[in-house]
Amino acid sequence: MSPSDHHVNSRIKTRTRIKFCGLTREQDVDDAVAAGADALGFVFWPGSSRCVDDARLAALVDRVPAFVTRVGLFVDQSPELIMRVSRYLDLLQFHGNETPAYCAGFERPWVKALRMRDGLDLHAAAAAYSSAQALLLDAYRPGVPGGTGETFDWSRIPASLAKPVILAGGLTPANVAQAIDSVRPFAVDVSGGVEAARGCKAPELLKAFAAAVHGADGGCR
Ligand SMILES: O=C(O)c1ccccc1N[C@@H]1O[C@H](COP(=O)(O)O)[C@@H](O)[C@H]1O
Repeated sequence: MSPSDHHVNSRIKTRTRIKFCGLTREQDVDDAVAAGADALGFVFWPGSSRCVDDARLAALVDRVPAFVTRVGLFVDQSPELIMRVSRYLDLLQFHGNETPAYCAGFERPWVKALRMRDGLDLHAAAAAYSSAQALLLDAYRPGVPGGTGETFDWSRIPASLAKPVILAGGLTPANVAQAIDSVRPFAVDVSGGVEAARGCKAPELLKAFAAAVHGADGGCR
């Protein structure tokens, strides 16, 4: 494969963006921003131990400075909830079985998370979710909508895709450089790999993750 055949994201000569997801505590927001986060994710799915409510969200986003993207993560949730919290958010991340029309219906920037189940056609998904800002690719475990802490076979991601890729699923400070070398994603997204306990980020892991990303980018920051 020549460099020009590689994944569409590799043609965007830029640093790899970093999203830290599943923040629940003010200190974690401060630590994630200090580590160099481009985006912070807040989970609204009640099945997650990382789930936040409106009051928690308001307190957390209050710590987020300009130019750091505030992302809300939803799993097949009601339009009422999404509309209510979206005033605190810059971007919506849909992690369930939401249709393209549903995702686009909020008239806000959004990304679609896809779990890499067998047979998933990423080209077809990119065409279907054509108004998404990116596709977030996560590991597939039956019955679990995401946040599994598991990786998937990164070679399944096509060399060329019509949407920017946000790579997720089991990333850690130890494997993210290899993931970037392999996939050349636009961004990487991590939750469990930077936690000391579920929902509690560890500052040293946040820093180590960001350092590994910067290292993989060749020191470009
Ligand atoms: O974090 C959760 O609890 C969660 C719940 C439901 C859907 C997605 C969830 N998290 C997202 O899953 C990926 C991968 O997470 P991990 O790094 O493997 O722990 C990431 O986008 C999380 O934000």
